[in-house]
Amino acid sequence: MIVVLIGYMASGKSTIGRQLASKLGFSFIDLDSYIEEQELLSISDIFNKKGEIYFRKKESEYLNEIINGEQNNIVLSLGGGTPCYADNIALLLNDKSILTIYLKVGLDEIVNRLGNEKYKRPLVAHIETREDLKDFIRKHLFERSLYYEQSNIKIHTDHNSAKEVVEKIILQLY
Ligand SMILES: Nc1ncnc2c1ncn2[C@@H]1O[C@H](COP(=O)(O)OP(=O)(O)O)[C@@H](O)[C@H]1O
Ligand SMILES: O=C(O)C1=C[C@@H](OP(=O)(O)O)[C@@H](O)[C@H](O)C1
Ligand SMILES: [Mg+2]
Repeated sequence: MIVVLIGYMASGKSTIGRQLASKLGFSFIDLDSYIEEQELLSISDIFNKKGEIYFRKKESEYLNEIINGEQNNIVLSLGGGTPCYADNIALLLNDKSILTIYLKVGLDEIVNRLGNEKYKRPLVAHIETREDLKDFIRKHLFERSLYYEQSNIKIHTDHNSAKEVVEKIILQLY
């Protein structure tokens, strides 16, 4: 079984994925970290040096590689854009051994979290004011929700710590 965490930037996919894998006794793969290891570049450097189109191509190739690989019992945390490009969402939804989980976070909470960690994320690193950041995220989240909402399970995470979110997911699994 592969449990796949989906959601907007800063929704907690990487943090919660690691904790969930440890609780379930599964392996943990963070797709962004996997890409960085394979490409020997940080995500920001891939965007800046090779461009977003190159990143999206590699993101889809490595997603396929992980899903079609030998390894079983994985928690896989995607990047925020992964389900929205190529045929990635169809790939995930058509595979019966994959369970997709959408970590839902409200606009204000995303703005708060991303405001502190913009530099890590090339799509928002250049946005200067909190107002502009909020406007960007409002529109971007609206467009992307169409993909995220197709997930098998949706978890509201706004008022929960990462640990509580892990517990909520486990309750849905058993
Ligand atoms: N449930 C939560 N409550 C508060 N902060 C959280 C929660 N989950 C994650 N965070 C924080 O939000 C930031 C982004 O988390 P991260 O796991 O990198 O998200 P993603 O991988 O979805 O971009 C981190 O600073 C993390 O500690
Ligand atoms: O939303 C996106 O398109 C992206 C999200 C990032 O991952 P996180 O969602 O883990 O920040 C990373 O894949 C890249 O910066 C692009
Ligand atoms: Mg992440």
